Amino acid sequence: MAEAVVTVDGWSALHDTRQFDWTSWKSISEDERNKAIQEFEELIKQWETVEENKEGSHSIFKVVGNKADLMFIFLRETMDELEEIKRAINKSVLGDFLIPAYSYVSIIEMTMHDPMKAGEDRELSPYVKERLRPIMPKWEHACFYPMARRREPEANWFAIEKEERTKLLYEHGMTGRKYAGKVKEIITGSIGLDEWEWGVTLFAHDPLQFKKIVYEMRFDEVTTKYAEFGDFIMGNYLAPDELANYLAL
Ligand code: VOV
Repeated sequence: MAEAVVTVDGWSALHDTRQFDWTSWKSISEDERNKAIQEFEELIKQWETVEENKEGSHSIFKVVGNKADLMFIFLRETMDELEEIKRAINKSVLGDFLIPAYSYVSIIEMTMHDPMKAGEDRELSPYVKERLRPIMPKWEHACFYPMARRREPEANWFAIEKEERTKLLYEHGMTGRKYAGKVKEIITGSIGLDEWEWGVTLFAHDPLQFKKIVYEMRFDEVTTKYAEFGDFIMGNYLAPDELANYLAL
């Protein structure tokens, strides 16, 4: 009988996308806008302190398509902290203009038996610790989408043997390794937390690499046979000192 693979789990993740209410933003005075920006910059400074202390990580992206205007990604030790962050954003003056569009809640996960490093105790490895509590790279672009594994009678991921899943994920990992230095990934598990089963967050200097890796992986058996994809959301990194410029009219 197929058995579950034990996972090691790290920081909790919140992907929070917002539409920006430009119409209302234009209707307030420049002074009010400046105050709102300054207040939000203070909030960002608090998140930066958390990141410097390696107690969490955050990044903000300018969304390219019309699914949202901004995508915030937060990684924290607890779900309480993630909820507090959301509340702090909503209570801020700028929060009045940040209309919720979509969110995704998940927890960073790795499977215990790394197909690529079989035999090692992954929990002790500093590499694994860093992957479970990663500081997000401040690369120019990010792409997020949720995924699930298929459960059709002829292709049921949850019914096949563990060894087969290990083999398929090993092949997947080999494809991923070709993109070392070009694409960084954070895999979060969302079973029991959100609608899909995994969240995939990719970072790249060149967005073309998202298209290349996702296309190449479509030919890996684990994807061809067992993957279902949700909506993709792509954004360009917004550095904290760019916020005022982004909001300038
Ligand atoms: C940047 C490249 C890259 C690399 C190196 C990489 C490697 C690995 C390894 C070694 C492992 C398995 C063990 C573990 O550590 O958990 C995974 C796991 C996973 N991946 Fe991946 N992946 C990448 C990239 C990468 C992409 C681009 C995608 C989405 C496209 C696709 O078509 O799926 C993806 C998906 C996943 C998922 C959904 C899981 C969880 C699967 C599950 O069913 O449990 N992933 N991934």
